[in-house]
Order: sequence, then structure tokens, then C-alpha cells
Amino acid sequence: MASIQFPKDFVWGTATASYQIEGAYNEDGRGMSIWDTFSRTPGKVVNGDTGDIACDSYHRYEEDIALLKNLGVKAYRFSIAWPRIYPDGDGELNQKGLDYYAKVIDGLLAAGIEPCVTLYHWDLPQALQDKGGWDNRDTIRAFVRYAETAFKAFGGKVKQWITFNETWCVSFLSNYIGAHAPGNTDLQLAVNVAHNCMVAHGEAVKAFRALGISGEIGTTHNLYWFEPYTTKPEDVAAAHRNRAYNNEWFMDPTFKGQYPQFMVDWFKGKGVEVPIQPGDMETIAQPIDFIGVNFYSGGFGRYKEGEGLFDCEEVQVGFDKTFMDWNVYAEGLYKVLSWVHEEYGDVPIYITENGACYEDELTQEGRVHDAKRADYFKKHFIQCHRLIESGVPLKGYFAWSLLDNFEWAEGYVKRFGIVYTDYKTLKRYPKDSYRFIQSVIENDGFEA
Ligand SMILES: N#[N+]C[C@@H]1[C@@H](O)[C@H](O)[C@@H](O)[C@@H]2O[C@H]12
Repeated sequence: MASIQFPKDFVWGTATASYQIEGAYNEDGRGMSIWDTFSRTPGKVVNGDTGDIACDSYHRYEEDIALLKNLGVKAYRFSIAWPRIYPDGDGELNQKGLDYYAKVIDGLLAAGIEPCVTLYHWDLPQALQDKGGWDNRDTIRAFVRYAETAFKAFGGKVKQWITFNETWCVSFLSNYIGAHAPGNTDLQLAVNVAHNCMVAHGEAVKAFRALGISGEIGTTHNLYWFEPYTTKPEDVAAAHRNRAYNNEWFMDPTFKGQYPQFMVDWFKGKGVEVPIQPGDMETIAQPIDFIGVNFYSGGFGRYKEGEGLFDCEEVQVGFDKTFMDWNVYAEGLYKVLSWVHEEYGDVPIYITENGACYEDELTQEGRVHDAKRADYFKKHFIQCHRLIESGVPLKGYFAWSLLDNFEWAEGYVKRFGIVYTDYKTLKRYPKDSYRFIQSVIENDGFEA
């Protein structure tokens, strides 16, 4: 009996995303996305890498499904590329796009693996960006049309739907910080995008309900656990603003139908207002069946006037770091999901992403001894077990990622996979972390 024992019905999975693994960027009618444009823009992606080929999963999805089956997962989270379904984002349907995902879904089901589909994992059709992208409210209508097409095509086979992946990244990272596509640096624009994406989420949930599609629907937010370095009121307030930027700004509208007022006031002080239209907040707060949480890291901060967007500076307290220079703060997972449960009630939670980037080396024998990554997973699994034992409705965990893949602005330098991708040969090599997770799944736990 393992000392860390998970419920038999705990859903173990892994996660990927279309632009990061598929390649085949111009095959079978796929249209251009904002990431095709962004990755072709000099200086935006390390080494000028693009997702043109990536892991070539478009052609190798059967290999990937075999890896998933061998791993023993119950579910696989992947995203549908909107530009494969509607190459111009709206307009004419591309049947070959639907046909491809039908093959993936049928292959997963034949392997006894539940498909968990993310509708939007950042690859907005470029043609919609040319008309303002998520700053244009008509993109909401186009998204719902695309979502309805997916629901009708795969409803019944797909039992778990995620509307958006990490709306904070879609909005602030991509339109204020500017590190991701389309690379804008405008705070009002980012707030507009965040709001419109959440309205689009709510409208898609309404469409899902109206169609009477079986299964569950939710959304995924990337939550960050950031604590005050001291109990000084100014440090507590500064750390809370920095945490709420990722957390409450998205979770409060989703579950409470309102933005956190202290953050609305803070943004107002920066000359930024939320473009709420009548009915928007009710739409955003459509009841959902689960919340997906992507968790990677956390930290500590204190007040520093003029520092960043929230007068808050991070304090280094000695955490181990990953190759992304992110703190390894496994207890932050326990704290943030305990907060979700306390703040938003008994909504079922899935960790839809968790994982770590480390420098990996493929040996002559085709092995990757990624002990640090296996240890990262072990530390976070222990916190998952703590959460379940403490009554938090944690239902499943998806490791990021099945494969090393296109790591957005970091290109292919940064590896998060539990399977090593040789980008020259496109061969896949399960890492030691894959074998660790395989054992955890097989034994419903492990010796801590
Ligand atoms: N960076 N990083 C790794 C990982 C990224 O590859 C995913 O696409 C995102 O959902 C989320 O940011 C996390």
C-alpha cells in the first residue's frame, strides 16, 4: 500500500496544445493564426523558432496516443486549432479540420482514453486579429460559432470541454506585457481582451447548454500563489494586488459575476476602465461544471512604490528554480487550491496543467534522466494528496506536457515534456519522469 494513495477514480492525464505540437501549419486548409504571424516576426521567438513543424503530431498523433496508452492515463487534454476549423476564423467551414480531430478523438476513445478538449489555446485566426482580435466584440460571436461547430461535431464523444486556456496570458501577457502574440503593450487593451474573452467563455457555455450536449464544460485559469514577505499592511496589500492580477481578476467574474473592486479601483487609478456592457457579468458567471487550474509556481513580495503594475517587488527567499527561473513552490499549489475552495465553494477542480522545465539530455541509450522533473511532480503530487485529504474537490491532474514542444516565445529551447522530442528526427523518448508518473498511475500512488 503506497503511503500516498489516490482515489481510484482520480483522473490522471497529460496536456498539450495545438500550435505547440501539431505542425502542418499550412496543411489541409488550415488558416494562419496569430502565432504563425508572431513567430515569423524577427525577435519575438528564441532562435526564430516557429510551430511550422513542432512535434509533427498532426501526422504522428497515433504515436502520441500509443504513448498515452502506455503511460496509463485516463484522459488527454489537447486543443482544437480554430484556424483548422474556420481558416478565416468565421466564414467557410474547413471539413478537413473537423476530420483530423475526429481521427484523434476516435483514436483516443479506442485506446480507452477520454478526450478533454480546449477550444482556445491561443491560436486565434489571423484574419480575426486583422479585424481587432479579442478587442473587437464581434470575435465573441465568431468564437461561439466555432465552439458550436465543435460541440455538434464531437459532442457525445468529448465529455470534457474547456472554453479558454489561461485568459490572463491571452490578455495581459499578450496585450500588456507583450511577450506573446499578438505582442501589444497597452493596459486598457489587455483589460478589454480579458473581459471579452470571459464574455466569450460565458456565451460558449450558454451555447453548450442550449444544444443539450452531454458532458461537462469549464474553463482554465492560471493561478499563481504570491504571499506577502512580511505582515506589514503595505506588503500584504501589494502582494494581494499582484496575486489578484492572475487570480481574482478572472475567478471573481467567473464565479461571483463581479470584478474585485479593489483591483477595479487600482486600474481606474491607472486610467483604465473595464468595458462592461449590460448583461456581460451574468454571461461570464454562467454556471460551469468544473474549474481548470494551471499551476506552476508562486513566491513572496513586498511593497515598493513604483515597482511594476502594483507597487510590488518579488523577494527571493531561496526557492529552487526551474530552467524557466520559476520558483519550485509545491506548497503554493496546496495554498492556492485551498483558497479556491474557500473562496468559490465546492466547484470540482482539475489541475489542467502542472509541470516543470529543465535542461534535458538524451543519452546514447535513448534515456533522459530528468530526476529534477520527477521530483517536481512528486512534490506536487504530495500536495494534491493533501488537498484531497483536506476535502478540496480535486478530481484530476494533467501533467504539462506529454511532449517537449514549442514553448511559445521560448521556442524549442525550453523543454516541459515527460517525453523527449528529438526535433531533428521527431522521434519520441519517454523520460524518467514519464516512468515515474506511469508507476504512480499504475499503483494509484507512491511511497513519499
Ligand atoms: N510556460 N509554460 C508552460 C505552459 C505552456 O506551454 C502552456 O501552453 C500554457 O498553457 C501554460 O504556460 C504554461
